[in-house]
Amino acid sequence: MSAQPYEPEFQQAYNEVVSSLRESTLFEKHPKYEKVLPVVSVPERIIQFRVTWENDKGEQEVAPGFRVQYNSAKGPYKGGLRFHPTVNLSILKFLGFEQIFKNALTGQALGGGKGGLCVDLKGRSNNEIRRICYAFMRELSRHIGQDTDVPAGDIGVGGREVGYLFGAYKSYKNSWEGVLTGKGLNWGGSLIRPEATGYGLVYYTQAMIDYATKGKESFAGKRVAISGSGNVAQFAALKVIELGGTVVSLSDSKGAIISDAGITAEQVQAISEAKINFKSLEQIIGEYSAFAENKVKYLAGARPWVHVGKVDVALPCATQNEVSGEEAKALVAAGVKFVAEGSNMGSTQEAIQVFEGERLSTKSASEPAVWYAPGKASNMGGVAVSGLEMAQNSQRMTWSREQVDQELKKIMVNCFNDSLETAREYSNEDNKDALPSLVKGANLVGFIRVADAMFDQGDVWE
Ligand SMILES: NC(=O)C1=CN([C@@H]2O[C@H](COP(=O)(O)OP(=O)(O)OC[C@H]3O[C@@H](n4cnc5c(N)ncnc54)[C@H](O)[C@@H]3O)[C@@H](O)[C@H]2O)C=CC1
Ligand SMILES: O=C(O)CCC(=O)C(=O)O
Repeated sequence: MSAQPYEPEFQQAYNEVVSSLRESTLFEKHPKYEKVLPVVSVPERIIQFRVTWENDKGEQEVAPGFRVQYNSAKGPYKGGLRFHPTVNLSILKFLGFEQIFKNALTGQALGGGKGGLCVDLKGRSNNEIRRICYAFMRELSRHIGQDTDVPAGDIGVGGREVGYLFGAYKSYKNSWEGVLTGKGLNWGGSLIRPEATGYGLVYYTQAMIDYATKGKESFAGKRVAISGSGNVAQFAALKVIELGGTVVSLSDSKGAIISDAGITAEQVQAISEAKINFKSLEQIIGEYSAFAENKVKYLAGARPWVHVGKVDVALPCATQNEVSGEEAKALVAAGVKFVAEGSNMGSTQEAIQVFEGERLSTKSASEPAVWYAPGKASNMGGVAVSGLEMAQNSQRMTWSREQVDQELKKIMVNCFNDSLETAREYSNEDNKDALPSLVKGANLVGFIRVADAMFDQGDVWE
């Protein structure tokens, strides 16, 4: 395994995949797959580079930039760029490793990669952000291309940053190509890409609810706890509201807002407008008229999970390891039945054990317990629509909103069904009343698809 002792996030992501495979019958039935593990765990290439720019005060700044080109067996490297002060190689390796299997779950021809810059964009001007993006792309442009590596956004990189990064690539390379996804609609972007991760998360969760309740229940009337208030959280919240659910929380790195009556679509819209200027939730609820009548409770320094009261669904949508074991127990005590991650590796290993333990404790098939979906399956809608954006760029075509949304739904439901069936096929669990493990199912499907491509291409051999 390629983890260094100081790479805890990568080690956690690797351990989750490996334990899923080992706790199934895969290696027993097909021993050849075990040989893939040490190979797939090592990135094909890691690029680390210096990024320097002049800030608004006229001072020189420098930060480390990265691109982890993890695996290209199934297609060009594909995955987002994160601009955040916590960015380091452990985090990007974990994200890149997850991305390999996530992208395989889309059913599209996409390899896996991830990159980023260790920088805090908060409080910086639009002009300085443009200079940072140009400085970052000065080096990255040498290593990417529409058939080599196609980055996109992640935390801290939204439509504005993708625009500057694209402009920089175009000017350095003198080439207009679909080298990034999440582009503006006016210049090669796909309809529904901004919405795709949040919408896809809700479509996936809808498939879970539908299956577990035999079509008797939906989001209508459900109380849904969401964390985060960025791209993924906003569109997940809007889709839940559209489907008749009540969104009882959102959060940012400073605190959480809780609303027993439900956060409204207007409030989500206000958050969306204010976030581009780096306003905190505390500032937004104090300043925006959408919060004047329909007030929310603000909890400084808190994550939502232990504060939400009774909930049916939990959708972590902020960042990694944002649900602890204790918080998972609190959610179970609050009645949660469905947990699906919008964030990558949103749950700690302890939290997953709590959710999976609950699933396995099911006493009868007619009363299923908690069901947990890992991010690599439930948040895969974003990269899936990025794949559709690449297809549209290649065709020089623009698909309609309805067409992309239908395709997204189909991809999410297929991913759910594939994980379910594969979890059953390789299950060695005794409790036949329990719902299949979506963690094991997603890891098995993603791993087998990538491993088969690696065997075919001679990356590993029997
Ligand atoms: N944007 C996309 O298409 C995809 C994003 N994701 C994942 O979804 C999560 C959210 O990403 P986006 O919404 O795109 O980013 P964003 O930058 O739009 O929003 C990030 C949100 O997380 C919160 N946050 C960041 N660090 C935090 C911390 N330490 N504690 C609490 N809250 C924190 C921020 O306040 C913000 O609300 C990340 O885990 C990302 O990797 C996963 C798949 C695709
Ligand atoms: O759209 C993409 O290429 C990447 C999205 C992403 O970074 C992710 O799925 O975590």
